[in-house]
Amino acid sequence: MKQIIVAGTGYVGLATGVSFATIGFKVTCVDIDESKINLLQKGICPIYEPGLQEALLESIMQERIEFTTNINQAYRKADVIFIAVGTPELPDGTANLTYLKEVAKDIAINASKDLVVVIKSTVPVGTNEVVKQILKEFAHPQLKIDVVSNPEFLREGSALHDIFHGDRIVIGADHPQSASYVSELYKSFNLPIFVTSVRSAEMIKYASNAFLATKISFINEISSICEAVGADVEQVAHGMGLDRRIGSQFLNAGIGFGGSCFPKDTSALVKSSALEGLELKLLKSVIDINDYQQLKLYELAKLYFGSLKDKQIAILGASFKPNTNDIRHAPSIALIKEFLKAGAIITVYDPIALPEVNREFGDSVKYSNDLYEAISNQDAALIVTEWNEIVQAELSQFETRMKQPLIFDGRNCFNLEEVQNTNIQYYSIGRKPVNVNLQIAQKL
Ligand SMILES: NC(=O)c1ccc[n+]([C@@H]2O[C@H](COP(=O)([O-])OP(=O)(O)OC[C@H]3O[C@@H](n4cnc5c(N)ncnc54)[C@H](O)[C@@H]3O)[C@@H](O)[C@H]2O)c1
Ligand SMILES: O=c1ccn([C@@H]2O[C@H](COP(=O)(O)OP(=O)(O)O[C@H]3O[C@H](CO)[C@@H](O)[C@H](O)[C@H]3O)[C@@H](O)[C@H]2O)c(=O)[nH]1
Repeated sequence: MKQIIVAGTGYVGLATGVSFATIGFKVTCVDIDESKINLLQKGICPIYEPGLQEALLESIMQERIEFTTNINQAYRKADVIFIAVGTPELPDGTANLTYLKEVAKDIAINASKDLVVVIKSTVPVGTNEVVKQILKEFAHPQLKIDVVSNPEFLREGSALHDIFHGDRIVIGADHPQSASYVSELYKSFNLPIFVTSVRSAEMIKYASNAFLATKISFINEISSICEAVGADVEQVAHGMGLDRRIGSQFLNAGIGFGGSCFPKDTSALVKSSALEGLELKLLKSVIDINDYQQLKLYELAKLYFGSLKDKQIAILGASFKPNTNDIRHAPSIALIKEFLKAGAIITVYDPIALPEVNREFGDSVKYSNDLYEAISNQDAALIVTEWNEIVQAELSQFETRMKQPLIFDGRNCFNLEEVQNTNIQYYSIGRKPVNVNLQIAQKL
């Protein structure tokens, strides 16, 4: 049985490790974060990801997965090492490859047999070669260590589902035997495998994320035109999506994309292209539109109230999307910062992510894990994340609990006809405002 090591137990590393354990491999997950490894050793999943806690416990019970900070020992016994450490954005917009390079050096120093290193982290084109160089420089010269690119396409909130039901597995390898080796590991997943060159595999990841981000910014721009001319963006997106060449996915207008991937990967692609002397005009606009869109509810509230000083504002949903506790680059963060600057009093509701928000904002905002309590006595409620708890909320609660029933909905959670039957003033994205003073609506 091949010994799989996964370096990095974040969203990707942990989900990958648990998935390989689930299909029967022996997996060791390593991380330098002792607190994470302590939790994992006790069978506690450090992140919120549907199904992962249960699958983790099952793999531990089957003795198929273990967790350690003893990197040296783990790399010594490895046949294959998946690298899934973070590649976050540096202040200049490029990808930070420090963690990846550290792992490469650790592997090189400790490797004691031939092995394949598989890079799952999202990395700029050419990075696999950098890793190869590090391995060559520090590993025993007689060892054969190949590097394979295997970008990950899972989404947070549905990570396990995506690993088992993904549209494709991409393997970038310069040697056919390494490609076959990694393809074989994935055989039991029964998914289409596309083998290509290392550089193309690296680029497929960035191009895919950039394309999806483009779809979102495109529909968000269309939503602004819809507001101006009285069309309904949901109807428009539906009508567009019926054309299979366009497809219906990723056409939900809202307050833009956040998360740990689209913002950093679009920026890294723009930056790495600039280093090649190329200006990615389309992608730059995608990012600009998103920056504008993330603050759209703030701009609406500012126009509505004039001054936001001492206005009580409920932020409903903090995570960058439902079913995750991840708040990296979430629109909620950008919005809260602007409202605080303007002197508003903020109450944040989220079913899962309040501890993360607390780490970011401390005592400068109030917290509530009860949706109806969060909207009580507020001047406005802003819907930022379409959690089920919010989508299924009773509109009558907004009518009775708020100072004035006023919703700025950044995720188009409610049906306009239902809102029409209430006395809630309701502004959403790319759709006609409901129950509003027309003079105010024209101003917005
Ligand atoms: N989050 C996603 O949905 C997603 C999806 C596809 C691809 N990716 C890419 O996968 C990579 C990982 O993303 P993530 O969200 O899982 O990151 P993460 O920040 O959640 O986790 C990274 C982990 O790596 C660990 N680490 C750092 N240095 C280490 C070292 N030297 N040795 C061992 N462990 C180390 C950290 O302690 C951390 O636990 C990134 O490149 C990201 O762009 C992420
Ligand atoms: O129609 C849509 C779809 C998404 N979003 C927003 O886009 C962001 C990203 O959503 P999603 O793609 O579902 O989540 P991620 O977990 O960031 O996954 C993306 O980023 C990962 C990391 O690279 C890739 O692996 C995935 O394939 C890619 O979908 C979120 O803020 C969503 O609210 C919209 O505004 N409208």
